[in-house]
Amino acid sequence: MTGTTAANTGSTKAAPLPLWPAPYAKGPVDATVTVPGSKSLTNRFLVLAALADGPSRLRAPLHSRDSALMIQALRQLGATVTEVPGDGDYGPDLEITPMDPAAPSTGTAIDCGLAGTVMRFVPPLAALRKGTTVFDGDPHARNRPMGTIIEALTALGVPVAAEGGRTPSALPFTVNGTGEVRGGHLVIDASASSQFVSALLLVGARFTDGLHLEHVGKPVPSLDHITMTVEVLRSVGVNVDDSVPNHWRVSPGPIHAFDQRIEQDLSNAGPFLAAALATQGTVRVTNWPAGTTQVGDMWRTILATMGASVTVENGTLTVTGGPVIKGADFDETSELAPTVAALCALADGPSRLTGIAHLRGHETDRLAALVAEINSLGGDAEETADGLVIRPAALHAGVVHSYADHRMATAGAILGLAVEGVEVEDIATTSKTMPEFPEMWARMVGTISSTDGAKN
Ligand SMILES: O=C(O)C1=C[C@@H](OP(=O)(O)O)[C@@H](O)[C@H](O)C1
Ligand SMILES: C=C(OP(=O)(O)O)C(=O)O
Repeated sequence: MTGTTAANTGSTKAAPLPLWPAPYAKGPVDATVTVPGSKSLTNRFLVLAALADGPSRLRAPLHSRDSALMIQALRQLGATVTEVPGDGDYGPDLEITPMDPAAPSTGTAIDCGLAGTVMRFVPPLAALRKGTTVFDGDPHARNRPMGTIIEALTALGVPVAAEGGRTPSALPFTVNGTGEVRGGHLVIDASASSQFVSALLLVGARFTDGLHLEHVGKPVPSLDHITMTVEVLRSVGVNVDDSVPNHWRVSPGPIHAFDQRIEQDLSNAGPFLAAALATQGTVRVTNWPAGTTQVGDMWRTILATMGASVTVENGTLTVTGGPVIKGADFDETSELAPTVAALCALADGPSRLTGIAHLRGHETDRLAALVAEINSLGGDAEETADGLVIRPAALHAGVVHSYADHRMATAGAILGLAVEGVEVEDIATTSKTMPEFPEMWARMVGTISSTDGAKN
């Protein structure tokens, strides 16, 4: 498990983490980037492969800490996951044979790391197996919202206990799998994370009576991620009715084995595209999907609103930064928000980000972390009830802490492109979803022509 800063855990002083001198751009970047596979798609298809009616193959999947944790968890639950040669630059493909729910297990201990997809998607799988499965993760994982999954499993007749038999509200806990879940109508409050809905929909077809999931409470965030879950389920033959808002009906039935190519991670394309704005340069991302459920497709509108020219031609997205970054208002940017906030801190006018209160339950409290780190560089950022206000200010050199959060680290890298002397703490934390980040970033900055001259 990786280290976290004291700010993350509220604990006593942690060992100092290495500082990475963020490359400063002395001119415009001019780069073409190919990003690794989508975390959200890889981990959804891995879960479905473990439940499928035969062996499946994932082509060009993500290889990162979050996918490795998912693979390890599925193996512990009895699935077989084997790396086989891939056909491109994305590393090995994966072949998966499903888990056997009938095979009992006792005391399997699953490490969720800091991966929301593992801590939310895997406990319902453990519920389908007979036996006990213990879940824990990184220190900060214990602060992430989990109560809804625990209550949902309990309501489904699957006991979940903490040490000493207490009822838990967070990690760590033990799922006492029954080997069979009846399902039916289940009411949850998914206002803290869309992953609660996705987690239950992914397994719903394997419940005896299927699942009618109903959300009651404040709005569910990150709805694009639920649309992704529904589309992925339909692609493997599961019948899902999402025609009524806040209700999802999954019919019981088989999950068909599949052979699936994973789209690249459009959220992780974000920091590279942001570099075009931060340096008034051009960044192209190849293989941009013509249609996708990934929230990262929003980059096309977000970056255009901030003054960039954005085109998609022959599957390549090209972003060219304008003379200034325009401040703007954005609602519900979900996991894109840290990258957007970094650009807002470099903008020439004020920006307001709304609809992201739930970011307080992400890898760290992202609203507090973004305000602290932008302001420590001389910026002017303020937390609101459901987001951030960021006003223009001259930034200076300093350290950006990453709080074990890959998107805080990449936000620091964006700031460092435009502000000389920025150091990012623990850049290796980008391995959560993109271990190649430091190398890819250096390659992108390396495209700056030596004749571009110094920026003002
Ligand atoms: O299901 C998914 O793959 C995700 C859903 C979202 O979670 P929240 O709804 O908690 O924001 C998103 O932020 C996260 O990065 C990935
Ligand atoms: C919120 C995120 O991750 P997780 O899947 O751990 O929730 C994220 O990647 O921005």
